[in-house]
Amino acid sequence: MRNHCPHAWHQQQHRGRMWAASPAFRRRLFLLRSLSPSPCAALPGNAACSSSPSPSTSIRVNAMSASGPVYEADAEAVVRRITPPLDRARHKGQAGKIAVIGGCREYTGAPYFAAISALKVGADLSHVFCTRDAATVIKSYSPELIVHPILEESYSVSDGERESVSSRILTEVAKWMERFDCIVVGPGLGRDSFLLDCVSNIMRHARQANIPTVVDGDGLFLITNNLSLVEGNLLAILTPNVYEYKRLVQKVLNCEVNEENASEQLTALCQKIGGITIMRKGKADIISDGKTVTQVSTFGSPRRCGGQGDILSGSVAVFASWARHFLLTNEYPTEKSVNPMMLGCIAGSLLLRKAASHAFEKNKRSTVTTDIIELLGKSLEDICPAGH
Ligand SMILES: NC(=O)C1=CN([C@@H]2O[C@H](COP(=O)(O)OP(=O)(O)OC[C@H]3O[C@@H](n4cnc5c(N)ncnc54)[C@H](OP(=O)(O)O)[C@@H]3O)[C@@H](O)[C@H]2O)[C@@H](O)CC1
Ligand SMILES: Nc1ncnc2c1ncn2[C@@H]1O[C@H](COP(=O)(O)OP(=O)(O)OP(=O)(O)O)[C@@H](O)[C@H]1O
Ligand SMILES: [Mg+2]
Repeated sequence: MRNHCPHAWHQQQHRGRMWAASPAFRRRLFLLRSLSPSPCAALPGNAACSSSPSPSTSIRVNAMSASGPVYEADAEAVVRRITPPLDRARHKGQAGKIAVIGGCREYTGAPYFAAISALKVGADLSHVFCTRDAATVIKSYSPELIVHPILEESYSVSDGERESVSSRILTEVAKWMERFDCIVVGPGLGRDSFLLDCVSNIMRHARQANIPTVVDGDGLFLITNNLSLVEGNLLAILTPNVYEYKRLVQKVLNCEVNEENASEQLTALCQKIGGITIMRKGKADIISDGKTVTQVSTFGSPRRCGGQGDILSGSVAVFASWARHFLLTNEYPTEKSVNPMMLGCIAGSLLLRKAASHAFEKNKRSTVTTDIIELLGKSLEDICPAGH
């Protein structure tokens, strides 16, 4: 998925009024509105709210919202806009190929939740790269997933074998990498040092290949101790929970989490790691790329069963690749306007929350993660009907 017209934006900027009135501009404006504060009056000079905006002033909306209160994203509009139509002409794979790097002896649920959620949201193919112990278990949960039992933990590799095993693992994953629209690193990965070294190599490879990467769970443990893995990678998304965020803030900003200045602190964190996108999960999911900050606070469920973050990471992976594809095929210069990684976070957060809400309505106290996964489809259908 490449932008075939890298200079389109500069050309468009000189088209003046014609451009401002064009459908392409209106689409872009629509997306900016989706990210922009509401109500509009709260931002004087907010180009996204004026009647005859220009492209350059629209971009300022992002910068202006980087400090001060956090505004709610128009998440439904984002979901509607970036979700691709179900087109009979499309072939298998065009709606997305996702890979989850995770799954070890202790954790088989988390990678399954992330990978199956990617399929339920609408990806065509979902892979899991995990350890041998985890693979059979994950396969037995679902025949839909393509499971690669290639990762190794220290206990199964002697010191002398480490180098060759490590390079074999990278070769195996590299064979597939170019095909993926997004990878999710971390759900149920565990913290074995040899395994994490191998996953570091995979992350470097993904970065070289320009593959968007969602980092969650133990992936966050890995990058918190090795920030260069994501530093400056504009295609990286971190999805920390309360505890993971605390560790990141302590390590990167060398201070404690400050709830009073949550948006400024998150913005500073993103900037310090080179403009990557971070979604800080919690009562509201706060999302920033160091320039813009927005939030999704639609009520989900009062049940806090484990695994909801895994659903989120798989869903964000799909939406981020859809958003990227949408912006590229509409010739939006992603580096200058709307950040597809942020759109992916906004959409994923809303969908998880809607599904959690439906699941709770139905199952009340017994709501578990698989109940929520079953309702991802209905939740997307409510916002964006599939048609016939
Ligand atoms: N079914 C499966 O296979 C699942 C597997 N999973 C996988 O497990 C792996 C580890 O992930 P993780 O999130 O459990 O580890 P980590 O960040 O160390 O947190 C544990 C520590 O943080 C604390 N803590 C947590 N939340 C907090 C809060 N809100 N506010 C305050 N404290 C909080 C908590 O404290 P405690 O309550 O236990 O005292 C504890 O000390 C990872 O691979 C993940 O993907 C999960 O995805 C779930 C489903
Ligand atoms: N206090 C809360 N109130 C409402 N929703 C919440 C709250 N905390 C988290 N969530 C929702 O649950 C989702 C998952 O966040 P959570 O903090 O549970 O992630 P996690 O700890 O990584 O989950 P997992 O158990 O999968 O590892 C978030 O997107 C958020 O929407
Ligand atoms: Mg988690």
